[in-house]
Amino acid sequence: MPGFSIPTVDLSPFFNEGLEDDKKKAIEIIAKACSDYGFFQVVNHGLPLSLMTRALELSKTFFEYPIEEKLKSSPGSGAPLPAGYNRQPEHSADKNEYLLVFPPGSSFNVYPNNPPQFREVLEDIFSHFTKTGLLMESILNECLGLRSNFLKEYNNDRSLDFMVPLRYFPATDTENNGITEHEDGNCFTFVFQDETEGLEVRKDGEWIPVTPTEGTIVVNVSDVIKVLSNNKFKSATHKVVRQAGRSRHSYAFFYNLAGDKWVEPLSQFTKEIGEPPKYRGFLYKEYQQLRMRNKTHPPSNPLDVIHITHYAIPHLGKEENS
Ligand SMILES: O=C(O)CCC(=O)C(=O)O
Ligand SMILES: [Fe+2]
Repeated sequence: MPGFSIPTVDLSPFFNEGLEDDKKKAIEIIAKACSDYGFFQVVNHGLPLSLMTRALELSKTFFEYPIEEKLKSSPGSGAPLPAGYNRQPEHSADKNEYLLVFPPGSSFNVYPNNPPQFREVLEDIFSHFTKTGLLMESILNECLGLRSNFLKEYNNDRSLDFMVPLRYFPATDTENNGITEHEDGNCFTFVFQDETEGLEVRKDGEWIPVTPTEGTIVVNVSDVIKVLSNNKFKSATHKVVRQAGRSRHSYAFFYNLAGDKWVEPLSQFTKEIGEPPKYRGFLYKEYQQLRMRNKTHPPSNPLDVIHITHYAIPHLGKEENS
């Protein structure tokens, strides 16, 4: 789409002392990207390239194993999301398989035994994602002009963050849907991808491809931040399109929120500036459960799929929550 491209921001000023002007510039670009797109990319983000490359190599090896081997790490019960190896059911429009992991040490995790180094690399990359997540949270806190550490104190439980290495199957002659268009329900998401194109983000009704660049992480603002900011920041609609003749591999890391947290537009974006709230408050757990239900019991009418608009307050018939 001419004129549109997802901005890329260098995070190195945040890892070095004294580069206040560079930090300020980066924060301005991120704030603008969050209100224009809800999507941007980052480089010098703290994840070593060698670790990202290794993680992709190992997940490719894992997903190439026969299904019996992969099913050895199929999910146990009891976790809020099914940790372990999962393949989308045959009837699903989404054509991918994935391995869901919670933080290292979580009792929900079911790690594969093979390839042998996979678990260690998954734990290592998870810890790096968490550190970069904490940094990103503080950057978004500043972009929103919130009191220092507000988001960190509000979202102070990292135990339900989760990560998924994914494999999308090659497209067939008749269909190429990898993940149906959606918004993420969490706070924000990090994605890195192999060289196979597929991720697309919607901006003003157009689909913009997020072209893979080695070492780059895509950052996607999600529904919780959108609601807290009363729509100042977007939670962009995105999807994955499959390519013919090749699988696509990616890693997605979901910086989450504890289920008992109350989510509602903050007074800074409502009362204090004379704006009505665009959402009623809700318990995050309830929203997560409704989203899970979309997957386990897909409604026959796509219009009945629950999105964040479920909590939207209509104002004088003006729909501002698209
Ligand atoms: O694999 C990707 O590039 C994106 C994955 C995604 O959007 C998701 O899992 O929510
Ligand atoms: Fe997503």
